[in-house]
Amino acid sequence: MTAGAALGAATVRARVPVDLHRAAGRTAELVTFRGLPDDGEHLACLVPPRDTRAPLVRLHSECLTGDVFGSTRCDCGPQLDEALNLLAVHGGVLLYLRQEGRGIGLYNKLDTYLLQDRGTDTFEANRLIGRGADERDYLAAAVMLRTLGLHRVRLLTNNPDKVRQLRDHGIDIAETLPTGVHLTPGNAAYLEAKARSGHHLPVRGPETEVRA
Ligand SMILES: Nc1nc2c(ncn2[C@@H]2O[C@H](COP(=O)(O)OP(=O)(O)OP(=O)(O)O)[C@@H](O)[C@H]2O)c(=O)[nH]1
Ligand SMILES: [Zn+2]
Repeated sequence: MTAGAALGAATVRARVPVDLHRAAGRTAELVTFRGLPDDGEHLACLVPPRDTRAPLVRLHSECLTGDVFGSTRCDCGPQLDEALNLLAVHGGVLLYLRQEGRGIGLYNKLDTYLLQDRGTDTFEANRLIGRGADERDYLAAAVMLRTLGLHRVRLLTNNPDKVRQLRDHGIDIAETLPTGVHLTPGNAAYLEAKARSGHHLPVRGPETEVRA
């Protein structure tokens, strides 16, 4: 059995050109899929130029509070901007994964904020409401990449679990590029908890260097 068969198959449902203000006004292709393993409405955002060798790829997990409302409790909003800015320069793909709250959903995440305000860290707060510390899996992401014909990528992340899981699903990670550290007074505890949980948090940033 090939890795592709083991992963299951999906197909491209539509490719929709959209001008993205947050990617320096570049026209990106938003790609929707049929047959993803978890039936989620995950989205691929393809920004030109197309690198056929090992494109820059960012797996971004949905964070409504950070991505849309600009909450400074986490670093998701600045990370999304950082990724889109890099893609505007170098081209590549952002997968917008509907994994709100590391997979526990928006309402549950907001409940954990109340626990965090009393001193519990972000991962422990998930456990206190009976959920996993991080419930995300990246099978759908791997299937999306393969469906787009992307088998070898340069991955923008500080999260070793993303690298490990994509490799396990047959994606060749040619290089891992760190995301910047987007420290604010409001997210210091959040970043410290990520570092304790195994994220590689580089001391450089906020801009990441990407070789052409
Ligand atoms: N449960 C929970 N989820 C959170 C919290 N803050 C942000 N998130 C979610 O965390 C996810 C982003 O994950 P992070 O751990 O910040 O970063 P990452 O994507 O694993 O790692 P990088 O690739 O290095 O950015 C998004 O789905 C957010 O909704 C929180 O306090 N509790
Ligand atoms: Zn966030």
